[in-house]
Amino acid sequence: MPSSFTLRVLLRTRSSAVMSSKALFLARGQIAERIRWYSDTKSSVAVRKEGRLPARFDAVANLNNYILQSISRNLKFKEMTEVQQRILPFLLADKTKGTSALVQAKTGTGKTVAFMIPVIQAVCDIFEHEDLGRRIRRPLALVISPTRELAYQISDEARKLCSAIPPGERPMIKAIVGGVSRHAEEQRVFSHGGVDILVATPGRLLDYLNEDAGRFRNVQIKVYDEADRLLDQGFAREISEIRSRLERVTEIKQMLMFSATVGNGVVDIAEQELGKKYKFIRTTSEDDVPTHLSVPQSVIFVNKLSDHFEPLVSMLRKHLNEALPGTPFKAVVFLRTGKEVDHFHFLLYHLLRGYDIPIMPISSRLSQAARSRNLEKFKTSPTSILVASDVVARGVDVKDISHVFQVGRAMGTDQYIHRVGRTGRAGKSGQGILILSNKENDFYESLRSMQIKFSDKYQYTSDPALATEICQVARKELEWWQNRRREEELRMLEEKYAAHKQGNKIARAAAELTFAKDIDVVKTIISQFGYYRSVISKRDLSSREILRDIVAGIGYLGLDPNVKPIIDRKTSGLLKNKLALTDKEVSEFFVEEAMSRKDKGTKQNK
Ligand SMILES: Nc1ncnc2c1ncn2[C@@H]1O[C@H](COP(=O)(O)OP(=O)(O)OP(=O)(O)O)[C@@H](O)[C@H]1O
Repeated sequence: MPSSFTLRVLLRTRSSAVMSSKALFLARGQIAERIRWYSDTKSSVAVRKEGRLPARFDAVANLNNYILQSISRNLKFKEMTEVQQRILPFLLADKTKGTSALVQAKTGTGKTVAFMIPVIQAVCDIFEHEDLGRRIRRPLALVISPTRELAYQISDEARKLCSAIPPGERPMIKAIVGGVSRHAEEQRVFSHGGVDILVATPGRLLDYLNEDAGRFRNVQIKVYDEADRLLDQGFAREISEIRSRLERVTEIKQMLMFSATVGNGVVDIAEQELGKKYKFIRTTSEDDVPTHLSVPQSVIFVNKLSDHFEPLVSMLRKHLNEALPGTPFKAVVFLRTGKEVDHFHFLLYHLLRGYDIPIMPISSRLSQAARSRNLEKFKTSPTSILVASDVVARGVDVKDISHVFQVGRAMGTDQYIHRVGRTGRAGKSGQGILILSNKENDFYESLRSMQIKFSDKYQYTSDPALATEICQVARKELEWWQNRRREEELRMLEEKYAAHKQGNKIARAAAELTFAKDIDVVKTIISQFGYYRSVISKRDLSSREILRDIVAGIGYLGLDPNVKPIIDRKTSGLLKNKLALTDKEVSEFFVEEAMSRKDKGTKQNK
């Protein structure tokens, strides 16, 4: 049976005689690599396997000498990777230069260089016909990436590819991403020397386009890295708005889309942007294993979803104990949400303390500065653990990651492939470990149906000592979070009421009170009287005034200031004694609770 992809190719073919036998042969996956060539009209399709491809960069026609120097001297790449062999000679050849392309190749195989070289070369070609000194440098090429970390990484790699180009002729490559100050970014990108190749995350790019689309009128090339992610529902609105804004000001001449995962659905959506004439290159066959064979993968099952953590700690300890000097243990632990990242990071930090290794969290709950700092620390520490959400699941290239742990099912099988792909990059080896609950067996089955092979599969047996240890740390975490939350709320309230005439201290006092309800509010006032006394003496306020402010503060904090708190007789007595208030003064601020029947009875009996 031909696969659905082959079927679509067949349907598009007017003359099935041209290719049917060959297409079916290819669909059976007997050839590890192939190229599908979409010629001028989509209805006529030719499939062909190319002969020997050049392995060295200097064998590629029309490649700028300075780029070659950057590759050999600075990046020190000796030969092209497979995807580079497929794409570079084609996109730089005289006849096919500027063609749009959709490219699928496994994770960690050098796709960034494969799309950046044609982009840089095209920009250098444009420079040849322009007086750069006279032109205000506005983007000629746009590279869009789904995450900030990846956008920074692409721009760094692109700058390395340009490092040997003389400064006067060198394309300016800059990145714009969310989570950093807009004003400073705008100055850096659009003012200081301008920009030729702009790497951007979708949201931030759209901000700039909405503000001043005219800045983008020179854009001729558009690249989507992690194209399937950009074209999926999560980014659909932003990507389509970006496209329509750009269409109003410029004509995109070349569109490049790259990813390790390109499903059939993606091909259909991608074609809306790629137009009629494009080349689709896959360096893997449909029957090929989608993850790297250099990454053995295992799966551990636990009984319940909440049991995920114990095997993770046990495995991490085992690997850390076994790590040999000179063979660093660098692991990423992938979790589903930012909240889980915080939780697991806290627990791992305490449970792996004895190993004295850096353990960093990374998720969208952190500021961009903290994200960049943590990723940098992970990169530069030979032995370290990164506890991560999917913000680093795709594209992020950290040398020598030895292990990828995935806790629970990923957002989809494609996401599993990208996460595993953080290890075993550029020909290195690595290991993938998936921890699933028995209820998540369907996820395991869908991975297996995609030819993903698991060399090891077993059911985890709980270790009571470790389970107790985890419980203790979890309790500590709960306390820590409660304190932190309380502190955070107090800080926010202080900020909010800083303008209140009695300043921060009263606001804090009032804020403290909101943690107690009704009668407890008053008890808190009394129990903390010492604290207020210092406020009183400093501000020379009477107890009465401070009490009024506190009650007013309660009003400011969202409670109705006209509704007086109810207090019992005992509290009312305390108020009178400790704060030296009269009955009238107390009733000005509080309603004394009506006597209970029991009290009444006691009184009558007396
Ligand atoms: N020709 C080459 N020779 C040696 N190393 C290379 C070559 N090309 C790229 N690399 C290196 O390989 C690593 C992986 O490259 P890159 O990040 O581009 O992979 P990718 O295919 O985009 O992966 P992903 O699908 O995860 O985004 C990088 O460290 C890169 O510098």
